[in-house]
Amino acid sequence: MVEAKIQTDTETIIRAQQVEKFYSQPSENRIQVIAPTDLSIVPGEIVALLGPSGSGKSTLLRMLSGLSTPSAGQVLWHGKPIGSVQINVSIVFQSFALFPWLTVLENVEAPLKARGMEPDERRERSMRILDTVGLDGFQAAYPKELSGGMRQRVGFARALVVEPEVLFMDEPFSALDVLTAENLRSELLELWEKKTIPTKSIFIVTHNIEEAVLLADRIIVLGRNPGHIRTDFKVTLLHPRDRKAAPFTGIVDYIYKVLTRPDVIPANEPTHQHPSRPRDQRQMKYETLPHARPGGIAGLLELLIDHQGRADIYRLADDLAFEIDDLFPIVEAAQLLDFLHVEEGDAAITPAGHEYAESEILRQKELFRKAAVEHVLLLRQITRALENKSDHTVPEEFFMDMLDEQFSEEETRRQMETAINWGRYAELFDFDAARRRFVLPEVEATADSIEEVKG
Ligand SMILES: Nc1ncnc2c1ncn2[C@@H]1O[C@H](COP(=O)(O)OP(=O)(O)OP(=O)(O)O)[C@@H](O)[C@H]1O
Repeated sequence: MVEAKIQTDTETIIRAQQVEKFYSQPSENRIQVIAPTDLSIVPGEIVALLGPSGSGKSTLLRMLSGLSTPSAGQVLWHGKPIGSVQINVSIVFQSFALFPWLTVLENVEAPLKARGMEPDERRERSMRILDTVGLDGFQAAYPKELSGGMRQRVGFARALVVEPEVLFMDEPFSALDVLTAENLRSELLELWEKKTIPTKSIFIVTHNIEEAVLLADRIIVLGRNPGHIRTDFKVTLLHPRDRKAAPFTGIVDYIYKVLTRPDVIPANEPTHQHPSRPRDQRQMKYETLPHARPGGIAGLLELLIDHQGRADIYRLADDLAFEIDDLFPIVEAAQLLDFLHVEEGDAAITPAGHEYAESEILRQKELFRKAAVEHVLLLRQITRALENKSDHTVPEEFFMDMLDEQFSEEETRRQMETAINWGRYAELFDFDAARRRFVLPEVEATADSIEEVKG
């Protein structure tokens, strides 16, 4: 009889059970950054964690690696609570985080020294790992004498020298130029594939979709407010992976679709899916306003019209020499306003988007106004409040307090800035920055004329 392969706790290295993270706010509100989340790290996998900025990728990495304690739930290391046992992990950071006053060799030796290893042994092990990561001959150099790529090699050597069971990496290649990143990525993959390093699992946080698809055996995409797993799927393509091959671009497109459709789990997954766990805390009230300017939205729509109304977002970013992270907010904003739809990783303009892009400025403002009030709760609320107040002004704080319940302080401020930007453009309201109040445009005009009469 063939036994079903059941994943037990002895196989799982790290298991997060219903972990959550809250941060306190000065206003005494608690902001939930991670919703209750289950996640396991098993041997033999490179796991990539993707998600929009602020979705909690680093927060989750920190909890899984024992750097930070969950506010609720627990993380188990081989079945035992992570605080109660010695764990063997290391972390590579985007910023390299080297000690500038130590030589390359001393930097690499540091974690072994901290673990109490004898000088001879730690020196020998460090020299070996320096050789493995291509730093042979650089042991006496100081970090400042090295290029970014070489510094990150030291970061890798220092992480690998302890022979971690799980290697965590938080955006390890994003501070490097494209070619250096590409080289380091392939070298790391080679070490992993050939089992030159005894590491059993790699967990990498990245915002680079291609990087995730190039490296990972499993990709997890987080959504935000609060951070939760939207999709978690396996990538079974053989290495080396061809970026241009259809299965590769299919996965890239799928991830795009997930990232650009914050409220929907799209069909046509590239492989088996574990659907996201439902958000079991308070239902989201406000949509997250993507931080895009109306001019940017119009520009994107015009470009789409030039592409017969439809274009692959990924290629569009490439053609425009845009970082995809910069294009996303514009795509999301146009989507929120129902000016475009995302289908199969393609952005397709809607009739409303078409009309908006092709109209003259006043008509554009009118269409934007209509779409904003219809699709954006915050703008609808501000407008209604202004219409209903006898003096037609409302303090910003009134809305800040409501947003505060849902977003961090910084995000609340950014949400407000974007709402002001959109509302002003659409001539829904004006904003008196000195008094921090929303004002109906005609009221301001009236106030001005009163001033004129007085003057
Ligand atoms: N110490 C803290 N106090 C309060 N809020 C925090 C703290 N650390 C993180 N946050 C908030 O938690 C949210 C998630 O942050 P985190 O850095 O984990 O996201 P991320 O997905 O890694 O973002 P990025 O891709 O921009 O690095 C953000 O809104 C951030 O402002």
